Amino acid sequence: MDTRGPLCVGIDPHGSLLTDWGLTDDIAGLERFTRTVVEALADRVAVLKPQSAFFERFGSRGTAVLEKAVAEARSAGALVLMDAKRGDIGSTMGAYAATYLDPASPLFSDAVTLSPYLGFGSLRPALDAARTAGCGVFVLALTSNPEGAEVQRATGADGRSLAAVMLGHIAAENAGAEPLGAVGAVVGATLGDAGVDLAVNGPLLAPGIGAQGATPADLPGLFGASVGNVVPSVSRGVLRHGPDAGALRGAAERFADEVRAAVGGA
Ligand SMILES: O=c1ccn([C@@H]2O[C@H](COP(=O)(O)O)[C@@H](O)[C@H]2O)c(=O)[nH]1
Repeated sequence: MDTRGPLCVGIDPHGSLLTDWGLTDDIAGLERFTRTVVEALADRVAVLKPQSAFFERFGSRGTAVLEKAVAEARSAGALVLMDAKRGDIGSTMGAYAATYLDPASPLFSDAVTLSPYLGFGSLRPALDAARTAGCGVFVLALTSNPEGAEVQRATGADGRSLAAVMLGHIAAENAGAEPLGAVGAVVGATLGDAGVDLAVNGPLLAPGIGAQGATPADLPGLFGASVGNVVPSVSRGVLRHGPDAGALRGAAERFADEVRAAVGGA
C-alpha cells in the first residue's frame, strides 16, 4: 500500500456487469471480464479481491478462471485477498485453510475472508495456516449490509456486542505484532458509527465504498485513530467503468486519490 496506494479493488463479475460490458453471461464472458480487470489493475493496485461466489456459480470452469486470475494477479505484484467468507467447524476449517492458505493449492491467496460466527475458536486451523504461510485473514466483525446488525450488534450477558467480542479476539491474535498483525477485521465503510473499539493492531478491510453508498470521506469519522490501518475496498464503483482498461485504471486512481485526500498521512 505504501508503494501502490491505499486501494483494494474487488473483482465481482456480476451477470449485469458482464452484460453492461457487452459480454455474455457465461464462462467466456467471465473469462474475458476477469482477464480485463487483472490486466488493467494488477500491476498498480495494492490489493485485488476476487469475490469467489461469482466464479463458483460457473462450477469447475469458473473456479479455473479464478485460479488463473489469482496466479496472474499475484505474479503482477498485487496482493490477492480471496473473498470467500469461509466459516465452519474446526475440522472443516482445516480444509478451507488448505484451499486458500497452503502454498501448494491452486487457489493459494495472500489472504482470505473468514466468518467467525461458528465461534472464533473454530477459525484456529486457518489462523495457524496463515501464520505458517506468511499470509493473512480478514475476520468479519461488522459487515457493511444493514442486516448484519441483527447478529453482530447482539449483546451477551456482559453487555458486549458479538462484534466487540470478535474484535477482542482479533486484537489478542495480533498482540505484540509490529507494525501490524496478520489477522484483520472486516468493518463496513457504510456503518457511520462503529460503536466498538477498532484498535485491533491489524488491517481493517472497509468494503461498501461506491455502489453501497459509502465514500472515502466517511473513513476518518468511522475509524478514528485506526484510520491509518484501513484497506478501503471498491468493486462495482470501479468495475462499472469497464471494459476499457484506461477507464478502469482512471476510476481506481480517482478512488485512491479520494482516500488519500480523506485519510492523508494517517
Ligand atoms: O461486509 C462486507 C463484506 C464483504 N463485502 C463484499 O465486498 C464487495 C462489495 O462490492 P461493491 O460492488 O463495492 O458493493 C462484495 O464482493 C461483497 O460480497 C461487502 O460488501 N461487505
